[in-house]
Amino acid sequence: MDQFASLLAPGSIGSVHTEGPSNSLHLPWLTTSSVKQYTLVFPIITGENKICLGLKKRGFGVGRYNGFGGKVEPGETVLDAAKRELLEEANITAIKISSCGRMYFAFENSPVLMDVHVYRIEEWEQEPEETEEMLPKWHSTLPAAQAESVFLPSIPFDNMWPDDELWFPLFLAKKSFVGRVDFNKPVDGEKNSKMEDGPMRKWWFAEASLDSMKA
Ligand SMILES: Nc1nc2c([nH]c(=O)n2[C@H]2C[C@H](O)[C@@H](COP(=O)(O)OP(=O)(O)OP(=O)(O)O)O2)c(=O)[nH]1
Repeated sequence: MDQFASLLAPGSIGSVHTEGPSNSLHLPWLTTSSVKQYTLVFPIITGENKICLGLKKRGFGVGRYNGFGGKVEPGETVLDAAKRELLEEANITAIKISSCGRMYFAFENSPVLMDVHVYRIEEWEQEPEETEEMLPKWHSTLPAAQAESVFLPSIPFDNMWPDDELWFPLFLAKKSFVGRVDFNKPVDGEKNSKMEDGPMRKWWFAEASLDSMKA
């Protein structure tokens, strides 16, 4: 057990929504020796069932659609980092932003546990636009068949981080959530072996109040 043992156990925070995969539940969680704070922000227009996702153009997670975010810099609050990354990556200024999730990611080939603060933003200034890091694109939060009728693509889970499909139902239902995903090393020769992450080793997600968690 490492110093983040309290974050390892499914059910330690909130009631477990999902955990798996069933054939790996016996495996230990990866050991990490430090924790780093990150932000992740999703612009949403609830009344129109629309979410803005950005195609990452470079660096970690390149080629995948995601929210907008990155590392919290020294001396910065997490909320300020969330707003700064949103401006840097999508060129929008947050007006109404709320915390909605907390996720921990560990990688077999890294000693760092990523502590990701997830936000939804429902009001902002300017329209999302392409930046050096991200290409924003609107998607429908409706299932594919209904999304077609509003002329928007549905959420492209096949082109996102593989865990997103597991916690998006909680996120879209406006439930606050906490979870953890451990990734194995990339398998040599695998299509995505240029990514830092390999297949998901094990995970859990819970619906949980974020008030009980320290920043
Ligand atoms: N949706 C989703 N996002 C993830 C997962 N894993 C993961 O790191 N992220 C997010 C958290 C951060 O917002 C982002 C990684 O931050 P980053 O490396 O791009 O940070 P940065 O912009 O400060 O980095 P840099 O390129 O400027 O050096 O990816 C995941 O499994 N699902």
